[in-house]
Amino acid sequence: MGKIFYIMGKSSSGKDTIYERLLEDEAVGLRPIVLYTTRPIRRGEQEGREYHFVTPGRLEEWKREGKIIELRDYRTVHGIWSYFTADDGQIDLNSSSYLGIGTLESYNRMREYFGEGTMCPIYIEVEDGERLKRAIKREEKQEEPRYEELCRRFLADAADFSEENIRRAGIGKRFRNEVLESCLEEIREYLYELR
Ligand SMILES: Nc1ncnc2c1ncn2[C@@H]1O[C@H](COP(=O)(O)OP(=O)(O)OP(=O)(O)O)[C@@H](O)[C@H]1O
Repeated sequence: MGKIFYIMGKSSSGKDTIYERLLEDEAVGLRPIVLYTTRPIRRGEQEGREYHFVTPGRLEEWKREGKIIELRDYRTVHGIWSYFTADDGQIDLNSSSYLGIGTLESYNRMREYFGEGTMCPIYIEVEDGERLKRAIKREEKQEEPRYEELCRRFLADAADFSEENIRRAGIGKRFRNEVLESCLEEIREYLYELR
């Protein structure tokens, strides 16, 4: 049976960067779980790569059809943005292992849905000051930088990823993303151990 490796961490800890690097590595051999979101697409993002970008109407339709595995709503300064995993037929554990990105909350839901033995957490950490600098640098490159939203998320992360919540999700191992290449190497070792 395949496994689902699930990347988590606070905003700007490097989840997307690590996700992309692991996926493009053929020796790692993981398939993507592409999440859905109702937030607007950012510059440099591509439909179906970082996320599937859908309208709130589409989300409501899938809710009615019972296709939502896990869903998180964020009350942002631009309205509610939803991120969710949909049972859209993309996950077949008989033939593949997968790589996904999410929150502690969505990880817990995925564990309930797919079972404890299937889910393998990859928790990424970066020192807060460094993480904030990376977040600002990334935001500056946007056509319309959303600094208020950046601050809101930074503060919300402190509560969402409290030590208590990390412990409750059963996460022991953590990967520090100071130097990207070393962090990736450590994750690769962990992947080979568990597969
Ligand atoms: N080890 C690293 N050293 C320096 N910069 C990094 C490192 N890892 C990632 N970055 C940069 O930090 C920024 C945030 O990374 P990324 O977008 O991957 O984070 P994220 O966790 O996916 O964030 P979010 O949850 O907010 O989408 C990006 O501009 C990325 O290029």
